[in-house]
Amino acid sequence: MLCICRDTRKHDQVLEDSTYYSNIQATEYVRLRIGFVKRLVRMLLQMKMLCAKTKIKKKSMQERNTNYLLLEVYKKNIVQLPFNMVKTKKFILVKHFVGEPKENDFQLVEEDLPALRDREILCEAVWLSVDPYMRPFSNNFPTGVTMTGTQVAKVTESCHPEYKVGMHVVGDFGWQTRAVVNADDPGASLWLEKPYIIPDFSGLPLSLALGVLGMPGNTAYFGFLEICDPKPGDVVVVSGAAGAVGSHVGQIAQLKGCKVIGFTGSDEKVKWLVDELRFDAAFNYKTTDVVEALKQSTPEGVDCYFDNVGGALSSAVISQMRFRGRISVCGSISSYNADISKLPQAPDIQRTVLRKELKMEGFSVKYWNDRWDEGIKQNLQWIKEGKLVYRETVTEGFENMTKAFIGMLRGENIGKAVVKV
Ligand SMILES: NC(=O)C1=CN([C@@H]2O[C@H](COP(=O)(O)OP(=O)(O)OC[C@H]3O[C@@H](n4cnc5c(N)ncnc54)[C@H](OP(=O)(O)O)[C@@H]3O)[C@@H](O)[C@H]2O)C=CC1
Ligand SMILES: C/C=C/C(C)=O
Repeated sequence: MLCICRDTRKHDQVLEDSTYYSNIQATEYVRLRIGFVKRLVRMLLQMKMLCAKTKIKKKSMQERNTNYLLLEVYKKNIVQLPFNMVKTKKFILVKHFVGEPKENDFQLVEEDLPALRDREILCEAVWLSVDPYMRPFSNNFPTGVTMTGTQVAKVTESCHPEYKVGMHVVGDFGWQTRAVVNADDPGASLWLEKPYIIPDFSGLPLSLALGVLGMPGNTAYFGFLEICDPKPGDVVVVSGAAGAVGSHVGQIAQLKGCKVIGFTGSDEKVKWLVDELRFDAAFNYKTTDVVEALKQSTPEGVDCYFDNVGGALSSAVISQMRFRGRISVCGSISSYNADISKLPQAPDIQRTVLRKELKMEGFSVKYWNDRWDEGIKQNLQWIKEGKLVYRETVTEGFENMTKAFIGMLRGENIGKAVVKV
């Protein structure tokens, strides 16, 4: 068992613990000792600084000046020490969103991280995700907290036997570059019980753990197959069709022998869906008469609707459903910026649902957390076989998290929106 800790107390405790100690390799032991010495030096400098401060208060003007100078030297030394405390950059949610999220709803701050305690790991963000759920979910948190979100991170220190230094994990560590995380805390993962150790992706990029080989991929896999229960020949309509989940659902539907129609928000996205993903048809819902487009492209009616957006587009699709059709309610992004204090309205939909005996089921991907690996494995297999194509929209730089998030909500992404730290 390997444990590298920055906390002196923990370090001594670990060394006394024979199960840990017996397995600590010599190099790691030396690293622990070096860490201990570094902390001692730091403490010594801090004590000297304190002495200098006290003397300034007591001595003559000349001695005071000397001590002021000394103080500056100590301060400078501490700042320049290579073993300073580990820092993180993070985005704080300073205002709850009203309508579309804005840059000034966030504040970028820098903070020192505490030393590790038992069961904790230090994680360094490599890729961060921006997802639609962040818009509605963040209103449930108080302001002043780190903005919620998952990331692919490298474990750089560990006091947890299951999480080794060098591993990559997916966790809900928020919008920050580094995090000290108790890996047993259920809050460390939004969808699973603990941070997910990324399996072998056969050389594919680790960012996929936030997309096609992660939560959105599993949303498509389980949310479509389990709720829509597609049969060969079924007509499937997908809204939000060029996004992370939608583009994946459309391809699974094709693999199951269905006819696939997509709705999305730009001509460029329509072209991608038809030319590269081989959708049977796709439409720009912003410039097309959706009711007419459905009549033309699905004269036989719709068997399965994978709904990512809700609103008027969904009213049109549901009206076109066939008897005993299935609707998987995955998301309703068209209303995420709406005023949530108003009671949601369900004006006419029941009449159609009743008359056509439709099944309409909402879900959270978390429901299938006990089958998580099944989804990841199947999606990986499909990618390797060339049956599943993915695309990412990458924003460079942690400082651009807010731009990536706002841009994704506006539809600037094709496929999964991610941020490279
Ligand atoms: N139930 C669950 O467990 C999960 C649900 N979801 C939901 O799935 C949906 C898709 O998520 P994801 O694939 O990650 O995100 P996407 O990659 O699809 O990105 C969001 C997209 O939403 C579209 N959009 C934005 N505003 C509107 C609008 N007013 N009307 C229609 N479309 C709009 C934009 O594309 P365009 O250019 O086409 O407008 C934008 O690119 C979301 O609703 C999300 O909340 C996601 C994961 C899990
Ligand atoms: C679990 C994710 C939910 C939404 C609404 O995106």
